[in-house]
This record gives sequence, C-alpha cells and structure tokens, in this order.
Amino acid sequence: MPRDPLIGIVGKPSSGKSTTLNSLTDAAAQVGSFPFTTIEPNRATGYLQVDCACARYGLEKRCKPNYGWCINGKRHIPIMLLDVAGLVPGAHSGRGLGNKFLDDLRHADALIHVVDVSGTTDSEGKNTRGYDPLYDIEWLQDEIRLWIEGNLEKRWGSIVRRHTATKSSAVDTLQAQFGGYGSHASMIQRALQRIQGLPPLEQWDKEWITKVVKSFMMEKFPTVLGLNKIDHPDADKNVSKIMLKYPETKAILCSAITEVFLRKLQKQGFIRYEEGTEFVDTCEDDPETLKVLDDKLLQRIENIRDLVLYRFGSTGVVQVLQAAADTLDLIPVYTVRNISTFTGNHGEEVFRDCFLIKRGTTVGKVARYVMGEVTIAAVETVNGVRVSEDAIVEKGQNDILTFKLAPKSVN
Ligand SMILES: Nc1nc2c(ncn2[C@@H]2O[C@H](COP(=O)(O)OP(=O)(O)OP(=O)(O)O)[C@@H](O)[C@H]2O)c(=O)[nH]1
Repeated sequence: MPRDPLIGIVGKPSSGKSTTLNSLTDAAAQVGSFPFTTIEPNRATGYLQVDCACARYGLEKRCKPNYGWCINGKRHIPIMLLDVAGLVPGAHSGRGLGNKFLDDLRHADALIHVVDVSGTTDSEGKNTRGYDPLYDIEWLQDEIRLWIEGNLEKRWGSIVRRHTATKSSAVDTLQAQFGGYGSHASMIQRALQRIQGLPPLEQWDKEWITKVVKSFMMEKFPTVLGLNKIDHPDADKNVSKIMLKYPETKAILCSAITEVFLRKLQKQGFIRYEEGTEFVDTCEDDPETLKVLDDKLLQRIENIRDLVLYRFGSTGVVQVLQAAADTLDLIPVYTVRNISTFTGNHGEEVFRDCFLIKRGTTVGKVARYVMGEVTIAAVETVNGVRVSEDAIVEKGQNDILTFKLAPKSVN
C-alpha cells in the first residue's frame, strides 16, 4: 500500500492559501487524534466528506470513527494537506524562497491551486487593482515544469548515453529520473502514451522534453483551481475569463475567508452551520439554542448568504478539497473485527476504522497495509462472504472487510 495521500496547496503569496488551509483544518466538530505518524509544520489534517457505510445499515447513531467523525452518515475522513509556500515567478531559478517549495511539492499527490480572482494582488502578492489572474495560472504551471525540465536537462547527455548502453525502455529511463517525485512506472507509461508521434528517447529535443514533462505533470500533479475571493465585486469577470480559457480544468469557486468566519461563529455558539452547504441558522431561526448576534453581525451573515452562499451554493472550500481528492480516485475501505455487527474489539460502536485507498487496490494490499506482513487465512466481507486477496475493492461490494489470521505454527 502506498503512503497516505497528500494534497498540496499552492498559489502565489496572498492568494489565500493559509486561509484555505485554516478553513479546511479548523474542524468545528469534536475530532479524534490524527492517524498520521509525522506532522510537519507546513502540514495539516483536512477532512474529506464521504457517504459512510453506516448509512447503508441504518447504524448512523452508533458510528464512531477512531479518526475524524461521522454525523448522520456523512463521514469526515482525515487527509493530509501540505502548504507549499514561496511560489513566485522565477522561483525555479532561485527567486523568492527559491527551490525550497519545489522540494515540498514533490511529496504531493494532487494540487489545489488557490487563485486570487479579485484581481487585487499582483503575481508576487502585492496590492494592486485590475490584475489579470489568468497570468497566475500560466506562470505557476510554468514554474513547476521548468523546475522538472531543468533537473532533467542538466543530465540529459548522460541519461541518453545510459539509456542507449543499457537498451532500457523510455519508461524505465524516465522512472529512474522521476522516481524522486514519487512517480511509478504506470504513471510514466500513461504520460508517454498521451503524446502523439513521440520519437525514441534518444531523438528527443527540447520541445519533446517539454511535452513529456507537461504530460508527466498531468499524472503526478493533477490540479484543481480554487478560485478564491469570490466575495469580491471584481471576481465575476475574472472567473468567467478563467472558465473560458480553461474549460477542461476543474475549477471551484471559493471564499475561504467566509468559511473561516462561519466556522468561528459556529464554534462560539452563535450560528448553526453545516460545512460545505448553504445552510446557516442564527438566533432569528433558533432563539432557544443559538446565542444572540448583534445587528452588525446579523447583517454580515445576511450579506454572506446573498453574496456567497445563495449565489454559489456554499463557500466552496469543502468542494475544492473534494475535487482534489477526486482526481486521485480514492475510495474509502472499512475494516472491522466483527463482520456481522461491524464493531471493533470492544463495545457497540461500528465502523471505527476507515482508510482511503486508490481505486484499483486489491483486498490483499489493504490486508497487508492494515495487518502488516502476517499470513492471512481468509478475508471476509458482509454476510461472511469470502473474498479473494486478488479482488479489487469496490464500493458497496467488498469495501467492508475483516481479516482472519492463520494460526501460528508450533514447531
Ligand atoms: N475577500 C477575501 N479575502 C480573502 C479570502 N481569503 C483570504 N483572503 C485575504 O487575503 C489575504 C491573504 O490571505 P492568506 O491566506 O494569508 O494568503 P497566502 O496565500 O497564505 O499568503 P502567503 O502566506 O503570503 O503565501 C488576507 O488578508 C486574507 O484575509 C477570501 O475568500 N475573500
């Protein structure tokens, strides 16, 4: 099983990366500790919303995840986020924080590019007016590409010599070069297959290398755009321009600052807010349980409803994380001790453990990830149905699993 998925948040200074990260990690509900062994300063835990298996069996009330939480069948599964700061035009050649951000980036499996669509900050994050954010989308992709290309071109002569001498395939040769970015052979294969008319590696010139790197980036760093600051009056026209120019790119409209504000008021007991939705209740809706808000704050909530929630359906941040995770094609798999009751070792609580795995992962891989290198005698799913270790995990079919260990042999 590969390591836990990691989503990188990139964008120019002042685009709203930290605000987005805060809005995604400052969970209002009570959460368990996180499952990740190391948390570094620029990493944080976000929560991905999925329809939990408990809802299939009417067990919502007894669902208590070990990590994250589950309310009414909506499960919030921890997922690691990485704040990749320091990207400015020219960073690949040492500007700003230079290549430091690129070292962070290599660990990411997918990227959220936070774009400031208000047009009030320039490419370096300085205040301005009427800036065209289309430029940010271009230069940011270029920076990443130039960094990868630069690393490749430095050694291109010896790469080609070795490739010819060892009669390697293009996939093997590139995997040796791109392994440091966490690539694997099938990723490179897909990247190469996408390029029409690609000649043998020894004939690649600069143009072909650029094409190869661009295609590799689509595999290694699938990117969604978080079009942030949609609450700003200038945002509309910039959003339209971006959508028109990049119709294929997944873009989600966001207002990270609104999400932070709503979660804060919710924590303080002033509002009831269902994250990822347009629903906000205040003391006017529920005077019994919600604290009284002054007129100024009530007016601000009204504006948020009109300018963000009712117009766009939500603040967008939950959706942007969802979209980034979708590019990785992750599905939740539940491991239980008792396949009839779905409970763990003790108590009545169900579906305690859940992992995000890449679609296409086999049951055997999940078993080894959860149990380590032990001999598994049998794997069962719902109703005690036996499942082969070679079976691919499928939602609703064999995504609830229990593992029976082989008895230890006595010599
Ligand atoms: N209007 C509006 N402002 C926002 C939004 N999100 C963030 N901001 C503001 O934009 C500014 C920059 O936000 P940050 O989250 O610090 O941006 P950053 O990308 O992390 O910036 P660096 O740390 O410099 O890389 C702050 O003043 C935020 O309050 C938003 O959704 N709407």
